[in-house]
Amino acid sequence: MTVLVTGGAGYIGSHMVLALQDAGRDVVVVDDLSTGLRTAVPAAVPLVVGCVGDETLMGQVIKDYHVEAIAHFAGSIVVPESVADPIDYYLNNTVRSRALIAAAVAGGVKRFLFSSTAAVYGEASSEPLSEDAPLDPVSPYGASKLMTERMLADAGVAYGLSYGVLRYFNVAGADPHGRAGQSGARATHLIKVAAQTALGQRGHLDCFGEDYPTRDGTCVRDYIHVSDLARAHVLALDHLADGADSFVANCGYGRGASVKEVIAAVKRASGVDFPVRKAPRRDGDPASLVADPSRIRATLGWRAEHDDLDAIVASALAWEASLAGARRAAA
Ligand SMILES: NC(=O)c1ccc[n+]([C@@H]2O[C@H](COP(=O)([O-])OP(=O)(O)OC[C@H]3O[C@@H](n4cnc5c(N)ncnc54)[C@H](O)[C@@H]3O)[C@@H](O)[C@H]2O)c1
Ligand SMILES: O=c1ccn([C@@H]2O[C@H](COP(=O)(O)OP(=O)(O)O[C@H]3O[C@H](CO)[C@@H](O)[C@H](O)[C@H]3O)[C@@H](O)[C@H]2O)c(=O)[nH]1
Repeated sequence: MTVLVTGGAGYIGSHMVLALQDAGRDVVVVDDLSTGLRTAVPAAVPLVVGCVGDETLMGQVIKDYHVEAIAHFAGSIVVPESVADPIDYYLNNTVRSRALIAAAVAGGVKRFLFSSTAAVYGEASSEPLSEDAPLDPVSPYGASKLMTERMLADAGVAYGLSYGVLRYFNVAGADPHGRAGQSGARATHLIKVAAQTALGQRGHLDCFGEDYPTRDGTCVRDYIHVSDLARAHVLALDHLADGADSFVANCGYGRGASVKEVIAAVKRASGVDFPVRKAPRRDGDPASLVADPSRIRATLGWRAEHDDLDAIVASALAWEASLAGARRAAA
């Protein structure tokens, strides 16, 4: 069985490629390299540079590589960017996913995993959030993902496509063996930006909003280690291959950390007391998002191996330092 990993040159997709390789699976990657890097794809894995919205190309890849399952990570991911340019997010995340789903159905692909997000819930109506909580995104990013979830549900009924929708909470950290991490130069994620600041690559860190209704006024998120997340996907593919029903599952640990707590963890791990500036709220940010992970545990038998904020931060710092070292060596 060959697994097509879209977005496999990106942060989470590259960890999925490693997890599949570690499990002895055949993999092909499609990525347009808009934010991903060619070097993130291991040399032994074929990389087709192209857009998932190109239905003809996707059909050809499915045929050429005998693709039986797709793990669809490709997409645009920055919440405030989606508020500023919603049409672009509906194009890249919704319209282009439609083309990929159409090619999957036409090409006889049996299983489909989709990278969805906690952003489909909007402002949390309860905590922790179960999959049955109301779906009411407060950003175009969340809405663009929810539309794709809906397309998959309808395609499942109409064409018998088996799917797993994985709603990620905040993904962070790097491969414990140092093979991959978050490399994109324009990354905006809190832990990545804090690690860069600790290493002196940025002068300060902005703390976006300190007046949220949370324990210390800053936003709370459920940070999940990227390798735990990738392993959940491998389990999900096996689950569907065993003939199980399609499913939707939250991916998180069930515990939240505030922005201030994350900053403290990065300062602790790095030993650097970098400057933090109070900044206005960022558009599209819900106050708190914490997962109820009961369903993914029960459905896939998934257990966290890296549920420790300090360890997550340490792996992100180690990856950031290795990127800096590689840049120095190349200069
Ligand atoms: N990082 C998180 O915390 C998080 C949380 C929830 C959901 N997600 C979802 O996980 C997926 C992966 O996110 P990531 O953090 O690895 O981001 P990323 O930007 O590192 O990876 C996305 C990859 O997709 C590629 N890509 C984008 N549009 C494409 C297109 N039209 N055709 C082909 N390739 C395309 C990019 O070049 C990149 O390699 C996304 O769908 C994102 O919405 C991420
Ligand atoms: O320099 C920074 C960066 C972030 N934050 C705050 O940190 C929190 C987390 O932000 P970030 O790391 O950018 O993640 P989110 O905006 O929560 O979004 C991530 O997590 C979502 C799931 O919760 C995914 O859907 C998105 O794709 C992914 O980018 C938010 O309150 C931000 O306002 C700061 O204060 N300063």
